[in-house]
Amino acid sequence: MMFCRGKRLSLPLPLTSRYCTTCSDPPKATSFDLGVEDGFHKINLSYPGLQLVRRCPHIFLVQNFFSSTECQRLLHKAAYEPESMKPAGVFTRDGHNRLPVRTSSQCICPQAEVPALIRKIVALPDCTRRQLEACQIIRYQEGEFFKLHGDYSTSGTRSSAGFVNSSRLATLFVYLNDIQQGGETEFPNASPPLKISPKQGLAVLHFPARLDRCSDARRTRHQSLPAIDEKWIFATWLWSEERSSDAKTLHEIGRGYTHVWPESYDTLSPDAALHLLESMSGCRLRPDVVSCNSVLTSCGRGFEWRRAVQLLRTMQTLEEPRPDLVSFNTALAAVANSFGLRV
Ligand SMILES: O=C(O)CCC(=O)C(=O)O
Ligand SMILES: [Fe+2]
Repeated sequence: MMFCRGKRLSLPLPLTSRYCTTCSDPPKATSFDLGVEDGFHKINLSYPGLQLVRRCPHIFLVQNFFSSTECQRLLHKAAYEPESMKPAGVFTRDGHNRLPVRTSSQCICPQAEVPALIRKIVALPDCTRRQLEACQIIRYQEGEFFKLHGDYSTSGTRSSAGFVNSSRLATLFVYLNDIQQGGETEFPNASPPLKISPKQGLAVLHFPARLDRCSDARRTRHQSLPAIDEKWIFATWLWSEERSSDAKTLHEIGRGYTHVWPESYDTLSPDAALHLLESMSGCRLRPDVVSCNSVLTSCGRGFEWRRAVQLLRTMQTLEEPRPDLVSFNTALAAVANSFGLRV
């Protein structure tokens, strides 16, 4: 198979089927150009600490991709709003998990709230922020799992993640805590099979599809084995085309997936952001707290503190979306920014 004949990569791969996280001399990716050679998304091979642990299919690790402080902050964030953790899976109307493929819970982590992490992420697969699917913080409690699956997904003209005519090309997840037992990520079809023990800050990158959007599901199929210790990860997926932030397109996609929007907030003027918020309502898309917080941020950047405070007041009078801690902090920062103060 052409993909496996990458002869230019000279460094050895680990001989054991289980990757040794204490290995003192891990293999490093060198001049092998994944994108050009194999038709997969190109990545930044000079990324500090990048290790190629499997060639067939390509699986990369980066130790300490997130610092322990960054991991702690994400864990704290999820713990602070436990009600935002939603069970993963496909549910029937009566709340039963129709396809018990996964039993974890997750919450969305808006890009706007983790700008430093997003900068790190886009530097690794060398992509734009808008190619990233909404980031998730995922929790596996004891016994929870994610059965064997491929991450390949193609939107056609509609995608719940906000992408139009796009496909997932890469998956990046980062373990947020150290695990003593259970919860390993397993790639049974990798050659040789790979089992990764979660380690705080360790990033795992793989490629569920080629640039021509053909799935590589057979080789990249993977699973999270049942957790024994509680396991937390941060995950995002790279798509071939940027996601849409256009209200009309979002309307066509349907069902108020407003978390797809915030990535564009910092490039929008307060006028444009408020206009987008209004047009969402016009399209019967219900803005959520993340959309509103994004507009508050735009107002702050545009020194429009009055509009920020007005929006916050409006949110306080609504049943939905209720302002959260981020709303208040963002409005406060908007006022401070307008007067040249620091909060
Ligand atoms: O939790 C893991 O180890 C894998 C997660 C995963 O496969 C996914 O979120 O798509
Ligand atoms: Fe996956």
